[in-house]
Amino acid sequence: MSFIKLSQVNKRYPDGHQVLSNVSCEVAAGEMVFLTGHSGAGKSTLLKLLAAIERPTSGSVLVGGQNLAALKPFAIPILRRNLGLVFQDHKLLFDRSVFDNAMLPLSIIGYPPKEAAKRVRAALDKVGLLSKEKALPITLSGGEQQRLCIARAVVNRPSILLADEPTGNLDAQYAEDIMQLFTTFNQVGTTVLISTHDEAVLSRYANRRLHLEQGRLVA
Ligand SMILES: Nc1ncnc2c1ncn2[C@@H]1O[C@H](COP(=O)(O)OP(=O)(O)OP(=O)(O)O)[C@@H](O)[C@H]1O
Repeated sequence: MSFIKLSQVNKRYPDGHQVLSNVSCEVAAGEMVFLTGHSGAGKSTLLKLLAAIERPTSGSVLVGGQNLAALKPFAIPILRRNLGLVFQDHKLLFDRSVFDNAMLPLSIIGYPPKEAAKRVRAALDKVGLLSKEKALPITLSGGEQQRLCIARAVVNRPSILLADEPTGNLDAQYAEDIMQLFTTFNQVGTTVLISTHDEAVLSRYANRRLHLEQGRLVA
């Protein structure tokens, strides 16, 4: 049940700012879709609604069959186990190694340590960071930190991956590597929603786009 469905979603922040207006859309299970739009169009806000970081003012937000508008606080961690989040404020733990950072989602759910270590190494290998597992994040380049965030997001094999500008500030080669990674996850069945205004990425990938303009979805 890894589909996403928004119905007539409005989001107004407490300061009165109306950021999303009557947004309805669907992303099918197993699809990879881009979320595009100008700066301030509401892309991050939409992704935050899907991760239950923010709540809609009205409308329904279905993720994997659950309506997040009505989600009780205790259910949020259960929802997030199914989600891989690559957000801009990636919040790596700078006093912990690359390995420990990638392990975090599995530690939280009490995953058996031996099996967890295998998964962490597999994820680090996928993003090309296995040789740096003992390093501290501060010693990594921006692109490597971004790739570590992706390893951490996929280590618990989420059925839905949400990425907010994952290639922002990266050079073209890193950006391409990251897009290839998302494509690989999508090919094994993960539903992927990526917000981007990276023209280089958009010109190379023909995936469906959801385009926001001033908080409204336009075709
Ligand atoms: N917590 C908040 N309180 C009030 N306004 C907010 C809050 N978060 C975002 N906004 C406003 O909502 C609008 C949409 O922001 P959002 O971050 O969703 O846009 P975006 O399309 O992701 O932009 P960008 O591409 O620049 O990241 C902006 O005008 C922003 O200032």
